[in-house]
Amino acid sequence: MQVDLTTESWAFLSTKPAGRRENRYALIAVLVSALFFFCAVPFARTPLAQFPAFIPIYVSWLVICDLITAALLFGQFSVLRSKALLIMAGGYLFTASITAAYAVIFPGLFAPPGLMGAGPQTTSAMYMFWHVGFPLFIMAYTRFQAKRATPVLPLPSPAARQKTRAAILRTAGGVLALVLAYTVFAVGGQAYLPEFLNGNRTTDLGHLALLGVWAFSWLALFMLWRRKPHTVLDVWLMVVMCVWLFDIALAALLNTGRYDLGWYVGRIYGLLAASFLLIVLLIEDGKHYAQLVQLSAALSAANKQLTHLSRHDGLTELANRRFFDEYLSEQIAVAKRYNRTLALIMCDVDQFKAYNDHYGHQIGDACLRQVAAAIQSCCKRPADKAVRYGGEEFALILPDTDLAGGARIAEAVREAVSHQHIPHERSSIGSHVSTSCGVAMLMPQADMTAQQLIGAADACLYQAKNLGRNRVVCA
Ligand SMILES: Nc1nc2c(ncn2[C@@H]2O[C@H](COP(=O)(O)OP(=O)(O)OP(=O)(O)O)[C@@H](O)[C@H]2O)c(=O)[nH]1
Repeated sequence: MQVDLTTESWAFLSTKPAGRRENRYALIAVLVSALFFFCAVPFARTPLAQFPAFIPIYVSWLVICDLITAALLFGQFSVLRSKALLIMAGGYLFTASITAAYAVIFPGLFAPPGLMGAGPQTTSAMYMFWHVGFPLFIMAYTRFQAKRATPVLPLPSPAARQKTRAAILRTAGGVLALVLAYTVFAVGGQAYLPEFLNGNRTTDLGHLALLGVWAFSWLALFMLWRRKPHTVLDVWLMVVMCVWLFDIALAALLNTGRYDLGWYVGRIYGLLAASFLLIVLLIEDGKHYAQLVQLSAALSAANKQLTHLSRHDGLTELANRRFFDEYLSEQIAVAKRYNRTLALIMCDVDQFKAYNDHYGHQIGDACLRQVAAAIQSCCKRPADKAVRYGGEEFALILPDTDLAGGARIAEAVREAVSHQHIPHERSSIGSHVSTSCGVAMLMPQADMTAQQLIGAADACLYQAKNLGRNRVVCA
């Protein structure tokens, strides 16, 4: 079995081509961000007070957003099994974990100089690695995006699911090990790190290194742009990279250092960059969930209809032979279990071949519908079932009914049909359509089978025909 992911409702961000609507929303997001960026640039060097709560809020927000984004992307990878998605999920896990490490060593957050004996240059080195690492993941993503997952996917086998899980674990493990190794290096090797920060101010060397980091992010954005046609994920990653560039420009290039306006606003841009893709992914998830609910309702309605169709006759709307077989066996078992009787009536339209030949097949069909309605009107109890047994032959299953009761119902059927006064010019019995009925009864102690009961009712019907039709014969 295969799943078609090309349909609009099931398309994922990474499989759906970006349409006009997505491009427009993305452009608005970039333009609004650019507007605020240019408004903030002239004031980027304005010193502001140091808000102790800012960094904890900032890193918690980043870590939570990036972890959720990574989890959602890993989830999409497990469905689509595209390497590009795995890389991007790894990228978001990377930013989440390096942000957490950045928080641990940030001076004054957990300990005055930062935990684990971090020095003054450690956070800068972490910041650079973080801001080089993420664009690197983007670049790798654009490379693998060329090999897109086929939109029609086979449902995964247990072995394929195992492979997918292993790939996720390998990626997550690799990313966490990389961040841990770099953190240990940045803390342990601080004596060898160049001076990026002097107090709270960025040094010239720091600015130069940050310029390189910024250029690297431009390259990642360019590679994303070059990859065409764009999927919706490509477009939102481009928005993320634009906002990311505004973040570095304000918080690292155009300002003086920590705790000035550029530093604060740049970090708010960082939060926006982390939130954009997450919001889009959550909206997509909501749409898929709604689609799933609708699909499940449609499926159960279709199932009900299929069950109805498989058990009913299309011409007369009575139950069909399949239902008859099941219901009769079931009711015979019930009758035997509770020591009750059951009556079966077999009923046949008299000289229907002549009717058909004279009036034509369509009028014949209409006649059968009328006869079926008359027969159905004689079923008074909920357990009584009228069935089209085949052709112009009908049957009535009457649980908990003895032979006398069955004979009464059969007589009612015969009368109901004749009271419909359906003209039958070729009948040798009368001027209207009539029926003959045979009635048999199941004696619970007699150990009778369904076939024997049908045979007995059929024999009576045959007898009714032989006796001149338009009558009821009981076994
Ligand atoms: N119009 C129509 N005719 C059907 C349908 N099913 C069976 N028939 C016709 O019913 C007729 C049954 O003919 P016979 O079995 O010879 O029985 P009969 O003419 O009713 O004769 P007796 O039963 O002996 O009274 C045939 O002509 C079938 O083609 C149906 O769904 N629609």
